[in-house]
Amino acid sequence: MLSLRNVTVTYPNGVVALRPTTAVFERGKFIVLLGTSGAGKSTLLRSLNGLVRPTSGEVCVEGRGSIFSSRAHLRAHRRRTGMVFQQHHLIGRLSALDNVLTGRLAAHSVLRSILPLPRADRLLALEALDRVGLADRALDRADQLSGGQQQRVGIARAMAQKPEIVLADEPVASLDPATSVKVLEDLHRICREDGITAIVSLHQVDLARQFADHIIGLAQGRIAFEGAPDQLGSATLDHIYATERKALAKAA
Ligand SMILES: Nc1ncnc2c1ncn2[C@@H]1O[C@H](COP(=O)(O)OP(=O)(O)OP(=O)(O)O)[C@@H](O)[C@H]1O
Repeated sequence: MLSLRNVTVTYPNGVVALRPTTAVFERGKFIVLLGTSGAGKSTLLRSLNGLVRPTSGEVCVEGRGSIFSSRAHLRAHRRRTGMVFQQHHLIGRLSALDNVLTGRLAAHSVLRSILPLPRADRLLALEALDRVGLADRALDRADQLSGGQQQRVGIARAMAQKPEIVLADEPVASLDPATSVKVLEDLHRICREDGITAIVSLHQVDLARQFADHIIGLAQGRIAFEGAPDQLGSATLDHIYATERKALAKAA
């Protein structure tokens, strides 16, 4: 179980991205963060693996305490936490397999990772590609794959890390609706099968309803809703998306 305790984030330019936020992310659940652009979803996600350092408050793992208690602790937490990004962050000229193998680098010492990775790592990477239906494209260059396939490689790379937690920051924002569903189905199935806790930010309410065990709605750096998908009513959605509606109305 991962938790935020009274976490706030103020960026150096003075923007308050997260106001005092307390939340618990239950082990093995698929948790979706909803909210308009600028609501604080990325900031919250990134504070969960220390890519953003909270200005105050704690990020804790059950039985292990604060992820910031020491450098070694933070490194170990990051090894156990896979990330999936909106723009995949793949290296286009490398094969799908080599991109997935980069997910294994953190498991080795810096010195060891300069050498070719062991056969066991290659097998693990191939298995990760197989789980997203791309074993037959393993040797293709990443930039020759479609957007949906590239995002699957991104998922396979996170899975090759053998994570306990996966943080996915708008993983389907650049994909068409049908591909978005298929990519989320893969992510959801693998997390379920492996008991991985997934925390996924999305813009699409229908996808959140379809996949989430638990939804957290953010508005202006605060949690505006927390609950099961069937508790997310239209009044709550109005509240979460009020800022965006106001901005659209102003622009019209
Ligand atoms: N590195 C940064 N430095 C300064 N301000 C930032 C930084 N990153 C984000 N912000 C600001 O913090 C607020 C929250 O941003 P954040 O990216 O967390 O929101 P979001 O909900 O993920 O938005 P989006 O859906 O557009 O990605 C915004 O006002 C944003 O401009």
